[in-house]
Amino acid sequence: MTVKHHLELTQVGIDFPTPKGPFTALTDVNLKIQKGEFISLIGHSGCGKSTVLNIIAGLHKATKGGVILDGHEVNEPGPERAVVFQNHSLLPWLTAYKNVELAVKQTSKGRSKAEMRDWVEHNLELVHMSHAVDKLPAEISGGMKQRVGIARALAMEPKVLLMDEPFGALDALTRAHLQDSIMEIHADLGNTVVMITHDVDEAVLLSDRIVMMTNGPSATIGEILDIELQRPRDRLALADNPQYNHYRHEVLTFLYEKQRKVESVAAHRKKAQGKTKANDASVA
Ligand SMILES: Nc1ncnc2c1ncn2[C@@H]1O[C@H](COP(=O)(O)OP(=O)(O)OP(=O)(O)O)[C@@H](O)[C@H]1O
Repeated sequence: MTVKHHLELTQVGIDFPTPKGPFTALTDVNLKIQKGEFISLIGHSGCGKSTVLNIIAGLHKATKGGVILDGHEVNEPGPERAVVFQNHSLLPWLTAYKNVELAVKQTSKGRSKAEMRDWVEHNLELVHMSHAVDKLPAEISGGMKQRVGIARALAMEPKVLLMDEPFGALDALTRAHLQDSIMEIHADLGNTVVMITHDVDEAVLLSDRIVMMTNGPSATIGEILDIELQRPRDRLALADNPQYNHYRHEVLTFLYEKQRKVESVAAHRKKAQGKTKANDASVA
């Protein structure tokens, strides 16, 4: 029997048109994700993490290959794939409550007024924001705005939660609190999460698997690391856990040793090609 995957990226590639001609940002990205998995995408700046996420979200169309979610090809954005961006993207003229309600209204589930109120409040409660339902985005902190953004995404009951550096703009303490909230929510709801991060500790703490991307152009998946740490995970206890430190080391080695080597080999090759061309030219 063949295992049916929940979310599947097959041979995904994308060329962006640029004034100098097509730019191949991604090539041959293959990834099979099970329902309920927490996946982190990590890689150097500009390697193509957001592009992968945007293709899953349906915001970009792959030039090659494609994405299948529960047997259906992804061609456009849809409420079953909710996105949380680094900068909350709340509507500034709506309260926390109204921001979440607006997103729920876009999902075609018919809810009575009372059911809607319960559902919006429940999701704000999940992210510990019950005390600020009537506040406007300008009246709450960055971390609180991000919580509302997560509540808004969760309230849409997405099959997949896509998060693009959701805690990137937050201070370390707020970030730690939100990571804990995300772990609790993930344990409760069991939704599939694909999250981009630049933070190695965050990736190891939260993930079931860390997908490490090679540098672009033509970026692809370099390695995938399974994180077999028991849940629930406690950041303080993990600090002294040898397995945790081994995973951190693996990711750091990929990013700062293996990728550097690949880059320097590519640079040497380019230089050598340049010399050959120059020699050819002088012969000619
Ligand atoms: N619309 C576009 N047109 C042309 N090039 C693009 C476009 N979008 C992205 N790129 C290029 O594709 C590559 C991957 O970009 P992407 O934003 O996915 O990287 P990233 O890994 O998310 O970067 P960061 O970590 O800095 O956010 C980059 O070289 C970027 O310049």
